[in-house]
Amino acid sequence: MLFSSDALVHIASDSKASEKYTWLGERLRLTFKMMRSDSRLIRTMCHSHGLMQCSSKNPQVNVIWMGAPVKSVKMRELMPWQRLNQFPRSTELTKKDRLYENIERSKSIFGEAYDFIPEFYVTPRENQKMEIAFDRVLKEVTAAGGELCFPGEFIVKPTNSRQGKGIFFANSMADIPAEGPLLVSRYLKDPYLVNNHKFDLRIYVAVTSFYPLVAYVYSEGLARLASRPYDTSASSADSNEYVHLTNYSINKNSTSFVRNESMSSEDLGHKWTLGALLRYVENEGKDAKLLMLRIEDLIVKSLLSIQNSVATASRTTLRFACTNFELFGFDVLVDQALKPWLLEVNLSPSLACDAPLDSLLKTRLIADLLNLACVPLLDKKIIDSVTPALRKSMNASQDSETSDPDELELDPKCAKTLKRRPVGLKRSVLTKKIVSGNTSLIPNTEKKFDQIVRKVELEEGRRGDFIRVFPRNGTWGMYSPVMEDLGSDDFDERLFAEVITKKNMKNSSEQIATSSSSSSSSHSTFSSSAFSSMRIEEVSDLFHDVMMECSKYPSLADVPIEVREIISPWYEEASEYTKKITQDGETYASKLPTIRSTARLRTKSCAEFYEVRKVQMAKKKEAEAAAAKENEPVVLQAVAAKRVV
Ligand SMILES: Nc1ncnc2c1ncn2[C@@H]1O[C@H](COP(=O)(O)OP(=O)(O)OP(=O)(O)O)[C@@H](O)[C@H]1O
Repeated sequence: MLFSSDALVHIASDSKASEKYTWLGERLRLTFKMMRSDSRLIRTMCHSHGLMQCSSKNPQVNVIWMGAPVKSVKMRELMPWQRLNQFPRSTELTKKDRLYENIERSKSIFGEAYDFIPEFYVTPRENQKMEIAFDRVLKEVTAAGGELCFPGEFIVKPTNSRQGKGIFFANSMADIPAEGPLLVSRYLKDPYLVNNHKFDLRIYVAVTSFYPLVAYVYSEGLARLASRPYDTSASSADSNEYVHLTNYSINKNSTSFVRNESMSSEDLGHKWTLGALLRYVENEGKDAKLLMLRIEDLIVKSLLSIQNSVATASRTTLRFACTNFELFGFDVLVDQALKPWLLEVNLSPSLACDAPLDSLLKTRLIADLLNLACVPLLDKKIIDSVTPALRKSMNASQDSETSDPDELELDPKCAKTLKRRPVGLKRSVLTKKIVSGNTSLIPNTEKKFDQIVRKVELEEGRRGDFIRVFPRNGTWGMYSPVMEDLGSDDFDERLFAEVITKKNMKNSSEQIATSSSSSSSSHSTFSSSAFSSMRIEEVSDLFHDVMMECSKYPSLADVPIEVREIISPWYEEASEYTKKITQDGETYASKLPTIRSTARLRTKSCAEFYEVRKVQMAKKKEAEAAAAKENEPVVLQAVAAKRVV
């Protein structure tokens, strides 16, 4: 299935243009469901492509969108044609304390290559260590003749809260409450400023496989600016939160907050596009593309730090390859030296579209993400007829490692249904696999790997504005020294060989064939002349030094030639991040469209659920209105009394 943000332009009207996008989903009766999420964008995108919404209890569904962690028993039930926006144990990345602990663990194994999170402690279990840290910081500051930073040397966050809730600052143990868990991290007091305002970046990252790791960074993102100028002097009269926190959810309440209501400008107010921010950085004479390479590097390393956990969980939880994908929101703070620091990773990054820029960016993001997920085009009739055999096979494989496909009882209607050719799938493939029963229905590890290789190749043509950051030219050489050994499968190395080395070999033999005089490609993996004098491990060490030491290597020109040769193609690709997302003269919708009622396809149970909810909402509104009416005279009296005073 191919998703397009253009589909949203037509979904409000009952026109031929809207049918162009909806007919296929409707014909194949594709479905989606949303659990613990009510994202309007996801719903609009699916309805715009003719997908029918079904209730959260319905197991026969094509796309499942979860807004909270999914239990592993539910993941075990996934069918090969289903797509779920989550991997098992990805909370290792999205729970603040677990993220920091995982990266710290990698740092203890691989050293400074993982130096991109601020020093941190988790209360109450690290209270002792934290007390020592408070004393150390005080001594350091007084020895340097300075004063403790205002509003605090440490920033404290509840480990499971969001949107800046419950954040405060601390300078000593007395500031830390007994109840936890809290993440206490060193406050990065020298942020890079934009027009004297602090900002952080929201970078969208899609993962389509954890082992082997396949990760993409979206070329469009957001920069969120604090609504008041940055100031670390205690005399500042400004409210701390509007100066030191950059969350949109907090700053939108500030009287100084300026909304970007314009589509003509990407750098207006306190929410900019990533591209606008990078162009600002470039105008200041800094290397914004190298900054993006460093951000890509910290993203890859964060994912690698949890690869072992996710791979272990996936082995027992996921029966089929390619059923899962995930979108993460990485929050990154950039300091004066242009070093990016990872603050946190969001499990379900906000898809709210409350400004025109959000609508434009996020609709494209979700269309591209669903394209990466590669939702198969299978008729519901085929799914219904194949499901019993597959379920049986799944239950059988639970009892024994190798299921015997010959013992499978196939639905007698199955063969008949398969005569109808499903769109996008060759009949011969289905017949061979399911009707003849001579192939196991549950793929073994090797088959799963082959399927992943095929899907990664397919993703190349479907990635839209996503940039694949792992694997790509040079990544195996650079990252294998800082990757954990995940066993004898060697999937990461083999995937690299399949999709990068083979492609390079094919390209170079084509080049030789077409032009004998052509010079050797700078994109080739290890063909660089620089490697003759340096071992690949040494180049890798140097690469990680370049990624971490921003003052030492402020621009590409300062990067040693051995590393520069490897990262030059990545650097070129990073131009994608700096481009404008709007085009002069184009008009863009300022908000999401209202889906016309005939396109709001819902199963009966789902429609009933929404009916009940509508009544509940109406009742709630009535109750609120009644309560407001009751309070009205009191408020008016209070206002009147104030006026008199
Ligand atoms: N170590 C730090 N140094 C400097 N500023 C920080 C630090 N940690 C957090 N901040 C600031 O506080 C804000 C909120 O932090 P964080 O994103 O970790 O919290 P959150 O409540 O989970 O927010 P979100 O809504 O993104 O989930 C950040 O956007 C950043 O501006």
